[in-house]
Amino acid sequence: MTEKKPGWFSRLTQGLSKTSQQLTEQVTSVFVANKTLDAAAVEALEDMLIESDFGPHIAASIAGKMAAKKFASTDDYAVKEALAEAIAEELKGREDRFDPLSGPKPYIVLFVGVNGSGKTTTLGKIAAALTTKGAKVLIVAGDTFRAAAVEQLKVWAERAKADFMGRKTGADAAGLAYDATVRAKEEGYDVVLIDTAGRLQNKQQLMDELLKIVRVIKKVDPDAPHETLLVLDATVGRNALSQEQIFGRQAFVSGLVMTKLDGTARGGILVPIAKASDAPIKLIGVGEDIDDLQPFRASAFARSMVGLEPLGD
Ligand SMILES: Nc1nc2c(ncn2[C@@H]2O[C@H](COP(=O)(O)OP(=O)(O)OP(=O)(O)O)[C@@H](O)[C@H]2O)c(=O)[nH]1
Repeated sequence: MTEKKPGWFSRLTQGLSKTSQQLTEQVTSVFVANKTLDAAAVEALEDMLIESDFGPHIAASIAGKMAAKKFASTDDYAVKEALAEAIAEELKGREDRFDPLSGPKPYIVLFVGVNGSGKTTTLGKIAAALTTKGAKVLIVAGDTFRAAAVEQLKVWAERAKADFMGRKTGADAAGLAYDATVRAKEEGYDVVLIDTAGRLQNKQQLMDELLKIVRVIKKVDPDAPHETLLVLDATVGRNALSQEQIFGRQAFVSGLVMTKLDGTARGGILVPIAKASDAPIKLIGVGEDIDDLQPFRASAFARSMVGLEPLGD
């Protein structure tokens, strides 16, 4: 959400430092000056990429591109730049902007994802960024099953100076989403941010509940929700990939948010998820601060992943 400003780049590079340390320390050591890689070196490179959770296909693709290159010296910078380019190529077309203030009003955003993925925090950070810009924001506590989730969201609403709507524990989440959408229309809200449950008795019930929420919102505004963000936690590695498949299969997800990239040395996981998903990546979380929720830009991300400062754009 944060606009580009001094420090934006370094937060990203800092946030991805666990991944870049693990990745580049090893990768640069594979290359020999003025020589392309031999088969054993390519395999070693593939293994390093797999260790960072790029997955076997993407690791092979990146290693293949790197194998064809000769570097005049094993100068770290040139190798890192080439690696960043290869990573960015994998992410081509997989980025998109999240810009609720340029859409219709009220702009309805649904947050989905399993508990603990960073849904509530992401919603709170977005609310804060929007109210700072002068937007009138309504936060809706659609995870009506857990009192703690409602309380956490209320705190975020106060902090962000956004309005808040919740119900008692066990209340119908779809009914709440409906009332919130009606209220937002009547009272001229710019953006409505709706949290949802991350866990019910079983997956089917969870999906049914989400689909019901979408259905009732459409009764008020057929074009809504304007955005459904699936929040995924990078630290759970390959599990995030299966979560994307479970939620993504329902086809109502319009964008992905990958959180906690600062908490893992295996940030490569974003790449197979981006490639597997029908929805683009819109935001990434690289820390706990409000400024650590950033728009996803493939090139900046790829450079930070190898420890280079992103280029200006
Ligand atoms: N380091 C780091 N922590 C994050 C990031 N995003 C979220 N968190 C933390 O992850 C934890 C879980 O986030 P929540 O927002 O509570 O997750 P949730 O998906 O809403 O989970 P429930 O509230 O349990 O449903 C919190 O301690 C957040 O501060 C991030 O990008 N980096």
